[in-house]
Amino acid sequence: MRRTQSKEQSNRKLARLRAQLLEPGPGGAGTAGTGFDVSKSGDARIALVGFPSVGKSTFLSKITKTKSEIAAYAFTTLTAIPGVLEYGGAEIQILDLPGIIEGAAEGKGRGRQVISAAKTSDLVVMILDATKKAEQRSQLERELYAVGIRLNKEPPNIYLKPKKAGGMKITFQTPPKHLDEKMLYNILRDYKMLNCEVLVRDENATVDDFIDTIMASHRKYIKCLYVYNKIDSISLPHLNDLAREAHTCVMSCELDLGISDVVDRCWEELRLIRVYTKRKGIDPDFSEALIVRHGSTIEDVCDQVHRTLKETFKYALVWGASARHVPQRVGLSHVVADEDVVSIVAK
Ligand SMILES: Nc1nc2c(ncn2[C@@H]2O[C@H](COP(=O)(O)OP(=O)(O)OP(=O)(O)O)[C@@H](O)[C@H]2O)c(=O)[nH]1
Ligand SMILES: [K+]
Ligand SMILES: [Mg+2]
Repeated sequence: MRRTQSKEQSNRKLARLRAQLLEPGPGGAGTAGTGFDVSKSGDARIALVGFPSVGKSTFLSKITKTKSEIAAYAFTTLTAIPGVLEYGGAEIQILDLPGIIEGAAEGKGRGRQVISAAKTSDLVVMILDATKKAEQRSQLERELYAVGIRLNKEPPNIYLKPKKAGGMKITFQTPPKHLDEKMLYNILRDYKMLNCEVLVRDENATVDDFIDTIMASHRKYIKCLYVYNKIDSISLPHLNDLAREAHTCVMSCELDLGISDVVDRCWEELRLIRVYTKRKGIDPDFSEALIVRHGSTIEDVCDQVHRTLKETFKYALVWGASARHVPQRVGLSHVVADEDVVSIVAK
């Protein structure tokens, strides 16, 4: 008797939580843009974003040791569930998130919170259901766009500097295709930027690009990998069409198809670099990599090893893709490549 009651209670609690995901709660729509309370860990963070029941939790459970609840009904996942993906010595945090629905950006459900969590990631993996209609992708993109997330896009090539006085000074480096001086004056006036200097370097820049430049502190440029799950349930021609889309992978968590390809693609998109350090006369330790961002130099590698290492730095020896010959003797500004072996020689 007691057990039934408590089960009923917990069912009620779950029902309440699910309702909160769909409707704005007290304090509602305007608030709660702060994401979930999961601290960042590892070398990078990937957010799994998608409509309910596309297989986000199934995917997390496949690629990490974390088990996130999986079920056929919508809103099985009620909060952010972190897992760790180990890849060639790197640790990547994977955030399984509740499903989002249309209107999420305006605060419908916990949509805002989910999207805020996505905004903190280094890569958005958008999980899509291959059996659902094509609009799902643009619907989700619209939700992320509305909160300032720009997917697979570089920041606009427009220089904007606020000034104390002197009015607006607008210059186009090349004749613009979609803008003119009057338009920019009007937009700047709307945003109360009456004194500033503007240089538009990109002839293809649009009004949206210009507004993104003004709003730069509220914009986040993040890479996105689109992953169609459930390909076990679609026709081969349809599968071929999906697989050909840009920035796209296909998989079936159910049949264990394509999962490792998705993981490899995630790694490529993150553009992290593994550097193995080597002491003189000893073989490098390939079980422990230093992880640095794309474009990092020997100086960044030194900083990862120890805060003060570069003060005693004399030169480094590099073996691997970034070396012109092996080993190449290099200075602090040498740019490293994935899987380089580096030996740092101190004074
Ligand atoms: N046919 C098929 N079903 C799958 C596949 N992957 C997951 N599913 C099923 O899809 C349903 C939803 O999976 P979940 O992992 O709970 O989906 P989710 O995106 O985490 O859902 P929410 O947390 O509710 O947003 C479950 O019944 C899974 O068994 C797949 O590759 N093929
Ligand atoms: K589900
Ligand atoms: Mg889930």
